[in-house]
Formats: sequence, structure tokens, C-alpha cells
Amino acid sequence: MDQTELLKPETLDDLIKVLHKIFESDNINVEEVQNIMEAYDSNPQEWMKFAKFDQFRYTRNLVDEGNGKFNLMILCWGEGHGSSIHDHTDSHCFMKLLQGQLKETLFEWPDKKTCNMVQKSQRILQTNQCAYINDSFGLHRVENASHTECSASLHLYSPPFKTCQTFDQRTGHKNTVKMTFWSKFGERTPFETTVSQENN
Ligand SMILES: N[C@@H](CS(=O)O)C(=O)O
Ligand SMILES: [Fe+2]
Repeated sequence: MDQTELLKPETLDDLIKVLHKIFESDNINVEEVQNIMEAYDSNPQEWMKFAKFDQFRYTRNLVDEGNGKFNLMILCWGEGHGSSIHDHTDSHCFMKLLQGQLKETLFEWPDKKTCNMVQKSQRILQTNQCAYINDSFGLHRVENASHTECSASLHLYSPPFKTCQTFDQRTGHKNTVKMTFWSKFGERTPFETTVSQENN
């Protein structure tokens, strides 16, 4: 067993250190990363400085650039906020709930004849749970279905990516969209670089 599997990260900083160690290798064990992320008990005091909410849509807040191997970010979901149906640009995507709940709906990749997109499954992710997806699993949409509670999730993408494809649920038509950060390392990103955010 790899040594990192035995460690429980006590803080977010601890978790980031362990992730750096794991991603030094080019062979990623998905289950190992998922277990480590799940083992961290979310402590809002440790991540509050990154969690910047917007009134209208979910925000992406960069926490760590993982030595170029991964991007770690906190997504902040106000009541009713959700993403469009999208892919993950051939990257690994880990998603750990830090606060509240999120509903994840999986879809099949549309084929040429498809009009309405085919829904595969749906689940509710609970605080501290860590989900995983890559393009071979299909596409997903994530929503904070609550009308009274906001949610926050910690996402790790490896390798990092700057665009993804979004899909129209009724037609299957796709668009490439830029993905931008609402804040980086706790500082609000200047306005010019956030105008094209379109996935939310
Ligand atoms: N993959 C999405 C968030 S989610 O809906 O999984 C993003 O990075 O913005
Ligand atoms: Fe996603």
C-alpha cells in the first residue's frame, strides 16, 4: 500500500501538501486521491478566505496550482445555482463537498441523431463526500437544489484546463466555453478576465 493512503489530512494545508506529493507521479490512482480528499473533515475556518459567493451564479475560486499538475479550486454555489451540462476536457475531476449538498446528474454523450439528451443517473452529494468523473463516464450537470442553503465544493482537475464543452439539453448542440476564476488565492480577479465566464 502506498504510504499516502494511510494519512488523514488534518487541515486543508495538510491536504494540499499530500496532493502535491501524490501528483509528483504521472500515474494517478483515482481511488487514492478520492480517499484522501474524503478523509479531510471540512473546516470552514480553513477555506472561508477562498469562498467568495456571487448573487447570480456559481463562482470558481482558485486555491492552488499544484505545480502545474493540477488546479485546486473552491466552487461556491448560491441557492438554486447550477452548471450547464458539460465535459471535463479529458482531465480527472474530483469534487468534494465542503458545505451543504449538491445534486449531480449524469448524461450520455449525445450521438449525431440525439435530440433530447439521455440522462443516466442522479445523486445527491453530502458534505465531505468526494465524487469523481472523467469524460469516459459521460457528461454532468451540478446544482445546488436548495432554496435556503448555499453550498461549497473543492474541485481538483488534472491536468488543468481552461475551456470545456457545454451541451444544450434539448438539442445536444455543443459550445466551447472559457472557464475563468472569480478569485485567485483569496483575491478577487480583475473584471476584464471574468466577463467570458459561461459555464454557470
Ligand atoms: N466542472 C465545473 C463545475 S461542476 O459543475 O462540476 C467547473 O469546473 O466549473
Ligand atoms: Fe463538472
